[in-house]
Amino acid sequence: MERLLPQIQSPEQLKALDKKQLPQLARELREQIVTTVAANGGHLGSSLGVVELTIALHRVFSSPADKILWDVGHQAYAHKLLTGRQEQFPTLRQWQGLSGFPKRKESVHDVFDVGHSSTSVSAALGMAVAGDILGADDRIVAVIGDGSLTAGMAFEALNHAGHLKQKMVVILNDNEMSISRNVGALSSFMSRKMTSDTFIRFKKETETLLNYIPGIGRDLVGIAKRAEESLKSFMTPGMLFEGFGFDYFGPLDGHNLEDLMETLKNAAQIKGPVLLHILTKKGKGYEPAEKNPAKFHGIGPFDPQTGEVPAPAAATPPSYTEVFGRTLVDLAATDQRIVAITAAMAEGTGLKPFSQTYPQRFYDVGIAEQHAVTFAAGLAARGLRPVVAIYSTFMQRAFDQVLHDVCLQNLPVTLALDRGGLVGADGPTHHGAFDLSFLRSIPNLIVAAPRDEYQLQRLMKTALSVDGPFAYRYPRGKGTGTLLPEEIEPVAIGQSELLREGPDGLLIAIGSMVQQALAAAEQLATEGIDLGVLDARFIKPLDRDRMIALAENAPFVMTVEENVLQGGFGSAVLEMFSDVGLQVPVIRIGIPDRFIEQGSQAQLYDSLGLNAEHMATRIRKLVKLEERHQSAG
Ligand SMILES: Cc1ncc(C[n+]2csc(CCOP(=O)(O)OP(=O)(O)O)c2C)c(N)n1
Ligand SMILES: CC(=O)[C@@H](O)[C@H](O)COP(=O)(O)O
Ligand SMILES: [Mg+2]
Repeated sequence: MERLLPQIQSPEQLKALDKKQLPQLARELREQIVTTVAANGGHLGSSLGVVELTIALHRVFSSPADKILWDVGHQAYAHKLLTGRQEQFPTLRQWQGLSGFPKRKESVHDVFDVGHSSTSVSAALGMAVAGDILGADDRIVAVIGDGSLTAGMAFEALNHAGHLKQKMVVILNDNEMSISRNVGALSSFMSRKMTSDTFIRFKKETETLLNYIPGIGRDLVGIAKRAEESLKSFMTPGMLFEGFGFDYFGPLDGHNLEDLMETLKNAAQIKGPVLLHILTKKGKGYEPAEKNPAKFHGIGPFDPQTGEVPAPAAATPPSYTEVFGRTLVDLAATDQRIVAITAAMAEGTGLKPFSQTYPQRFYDVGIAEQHAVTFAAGLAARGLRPVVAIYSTFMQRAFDQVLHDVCLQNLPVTLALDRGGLVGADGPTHHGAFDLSFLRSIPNLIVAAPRDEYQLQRLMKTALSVDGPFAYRYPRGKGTGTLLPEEIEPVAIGQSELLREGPDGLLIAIGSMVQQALAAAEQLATEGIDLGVLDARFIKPLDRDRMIALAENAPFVMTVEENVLQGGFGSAVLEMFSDVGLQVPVIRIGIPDRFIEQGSQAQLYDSLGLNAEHMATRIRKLVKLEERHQSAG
């Protein structure tokens, strides 16, 4: 049979297909998505789940004049394939390849850059309002998942759109899944289907209640209670959205193309805000992903025939995430005050074992980073020791909660920031490049970063012993394979560790970059350049006296961090030297003042000079310059 997908290079060509050809196109889209994600890794289940929706949207609406906004954007692979990007699709998520998320600079069909969740309704509303102001005759559609709907920002936008009575279409893609099973009262409410059972019960109970009415003196409280319960079971998701001022359609089978197209056509005619609620299956059409949607939410390369991920080499060290998760379980065994919190990332943050060992002390709050932090503040205010594990990039959302609700009151909340630094293929939306800068600006907060897994354990234990807020950040990926002793020794607050002594220059590094600095120093030692290497361990407070003493005798200081240079660790060191009037040449190595694209972590480090080889090259030049100065003098 002739393949259809290669013939569709634009939404216009999709519109020209016969309706009967669409199921075949859906199959081909799924095959292409599975093949590419199996090779490159990526977000599989969500994209497979919206194949029919994507076809229907591009048949009914006219992108790019009409604007389609994808929430998070991890489900937009079929959209990319139908909007002229088939040729580049094999480069998905690779260095200089197609982004895994919608990107305005990639295509006119990608109308809003995204990667963090729950922004689609706000952005769509802005675009719809702008369209009115500009007199544009276009239609705006936001597609948001049930997981992303749990974030406050989505409700802020619904509230505003309903108030404005703004013409726009919001599609709620309900697969009852976030990364893992969706959680929360809203999710339970949404999944309550209007079954015929509900109707029958409602009818029966109403009749019974009516029978009671002539008999004055019966149990009125009981009657009222039963009436309320009947009403509650009669409440539907539609009522919720209608309460927000939206016209509600659904729930609708999101894999039924005919129904989808018909309903979308009708929805597009309505003058005010419309919410179309569709039910889909995450991973649809690829059995391993249907069976295990959490595993196939975001996955590395795998065998497309079996869905199996290649086993890691036997000697592969555990990831920082795994060490964090396991250590928290151990620490919680002897400290009943420990409570763990995740914002819809139990797997990603390594908290799954904790949730299984201590279900009563574990909270998945949904995609609600701001709430997670203030919830932790509440727990801490009553004497508990909450540990909030959030990816560095998503913690950006909760800056004010960290500042206002935790640090202002000096509450003992531990902030565990996973994915600190460059994360790789997810790219600029997800790099944890800013945390050291924004956290170090907050009073009372201790900020640290470990150089290896054992140092992470030490910081974890230390954080729980401090009577105030404490943040540590650690990178994505494997640890160094360092030995993890039985007994974890805490660290003195603000204490650095001198790993190497040498008169020719001083490297002060933090977190993941300590290993690179050490490797550079060791390489240079073989060439007769003898450097000191200090693991700062803390960004705040800095180990002031030791750093000053070492720097006073060094021909130069090089600071190294996997964080933006603006306001980061190197800046902190410079400020301190300046405050005491210490004059020493300081070279800062870190992430430059621009958004960093996707690629493997190794490619990114290399491109930014954040590895031992590049550091060694810079130091060689510096030392030669220094020698030239000396001989000239
Ligand atoms: C602010 C923020 N927090 C967390 C995430 C991580 N994340 C990406 S997708 C996802 C689940 C989204 O669920 P849903 O919107 O229902 O989409 P589905 O994957 O089910 O299609 C989460 C938690 C994120 N991208 N942004
Ligand atoms: C889309 C999204 O935000 C998450 O799925 C994220 O991509 C997970 O990243 P990790 O693969 O680092 O857990
Ligand atoms: Mg979902």
